[in-house]
Amino acid sequence: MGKRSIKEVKDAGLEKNVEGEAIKRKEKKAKHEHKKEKKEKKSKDKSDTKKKDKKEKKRKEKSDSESASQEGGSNDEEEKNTLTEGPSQSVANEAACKEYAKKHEINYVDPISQTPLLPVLNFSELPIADNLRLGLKNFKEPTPIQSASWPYLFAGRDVVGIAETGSGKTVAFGIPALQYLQNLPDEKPTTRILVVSPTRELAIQTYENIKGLTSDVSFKVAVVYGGAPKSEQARAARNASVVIGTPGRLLDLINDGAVDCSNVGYLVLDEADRMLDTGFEQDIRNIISQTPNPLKGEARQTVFYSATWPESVRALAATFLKDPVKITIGSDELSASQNITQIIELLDDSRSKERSLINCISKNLASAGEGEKILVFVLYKKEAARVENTLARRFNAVGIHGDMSQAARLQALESFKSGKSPVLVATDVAARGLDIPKVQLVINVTFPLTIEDYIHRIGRTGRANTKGVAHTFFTPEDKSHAGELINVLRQAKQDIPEGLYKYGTAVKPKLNAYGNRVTNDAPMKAATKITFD
Ligand SMILES: Nc1ncnc2c1ncn2[C@@H]1O[C@H](COP(=O)(O)OP(=O)(O)OP(=O)(O)O)[C@@H](O)[C@H]1O
Repeated sequence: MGKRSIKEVKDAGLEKNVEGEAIKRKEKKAKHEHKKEKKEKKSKDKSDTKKKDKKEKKRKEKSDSESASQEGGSNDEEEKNTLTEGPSQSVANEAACKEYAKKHEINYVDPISQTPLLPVLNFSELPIADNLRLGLKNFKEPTPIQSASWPYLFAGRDVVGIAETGSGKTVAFGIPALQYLQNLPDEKPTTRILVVSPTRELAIQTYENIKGLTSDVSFKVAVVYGGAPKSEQARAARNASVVIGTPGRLLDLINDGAVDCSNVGYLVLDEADRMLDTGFEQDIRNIISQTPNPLKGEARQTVFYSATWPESVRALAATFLKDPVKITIGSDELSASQNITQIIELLDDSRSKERSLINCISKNLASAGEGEKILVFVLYKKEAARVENTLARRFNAVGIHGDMSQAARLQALESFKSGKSPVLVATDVAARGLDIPKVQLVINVTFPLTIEDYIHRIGRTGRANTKGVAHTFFTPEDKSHAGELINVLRQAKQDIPEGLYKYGTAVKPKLNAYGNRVTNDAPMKAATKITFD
């Protein structure tokens, strides 16, 4: 399907958005007190816009016409928000949508509307090109985070999406990203979509996923990450409309002029809480400062996804988002995937870990099905090398950690993925995002530094509605994590060993990047949580 007919499909979808419903919502919104604030903001934006230099003005005009064409041809801000009810949703399926939202515990916090957009129940409802539809052919239906966030993403809204590990967040941001690209007029190649990932391996995986979503070879996608030669990546990035990368290499290539972010209209921070924590904060600020600034009226949709959303990053996140809708699937509390059985083995000291680890792996491999494998997490690079050494001969284990060359890291990962090595020993470099089929068991030899890392580590199993097991050694050294761990176990309805309570149930207050205690959900302060009743 060519670009014109895509637009026709989209327009048709918008028309199907039930005019009456749209008017009702518009009236409701008109009453909303937020309108006043919005108007003030709009006039401020206008005056800011006047001050912009000629180049920025040109981009704004262009982006306005792009959004207008995406949103049914209206230039009016109010109208835009009303018409952006998402892809086709008929009144007939409204009840089913609400039922679905309730069943999957979809919660919305939206600063500009009290009425959530109905979730998308079928891929057929999406206003997308045939080649993207083809990219979804292996999936039966959208996952809840896809269902809930697509109406907002296709409407051009900023989204913070929080959903359990392995729930399809990559496709959730990938499909609207590629359709955004499809809707753009043909122009000279430049970066339009930027996805920032915390690790090299995740960047590569996201690159492969995004490429797998489209058969349209005119979409040029590039991945850039450290530890590999720069020149080849620079060449690929220069011609690419979609650039996926780790922060350090991205900044390098931006500084070299190989990546031009001034036309980025769709920005994704995958594993957003990790990207916004202290280690990455400055790099992320530097990267985002190179992209259009929506607070100055420039066009950029910003999308943050993660399975965890600690308070410590929320205020910072808000500085990069414009009226974001926050969509949470399931509990608002920190939650592990319900598909994972969590076992906590209390040990008197670290010396008994090695024997317990070998026992645990032997037992599980003996009963493992075809191609099933085990991921072992430790905290430190040296510890990873040592544990790998212990397990290498016995189980043909391989390792992955930051002291290894990138080539060796990729080789180890490939060996594990292919099943050649059924055991991978890893530091937290493999904790987030990696989607490796048939990981039946995650073992935490050393407890991670944060409870969020625990959620991500164990989330390497039990993905895409499969079942998995996480086995965690807990020693007296880990006692400061007992309270948080008990909460996570309770929330996921898991057995809590009696002995864990002796370490106490108190949860330490979280600190932000500057060491200050954070207690409120700053960016969403003005908004209230809304659900379908
Ligand atoms: N609609 C769908 N139906 C079934 N499987 C899906 C669907 N969408 C994506 N998947 C699959 O689900 C798996 C997990 O997806 P993905 O890696 O995007 O999860 P995630 O939510 O980003 O996890 P994490 O929080 O660990 O990063 C992938 O193998 C992906 O292909």
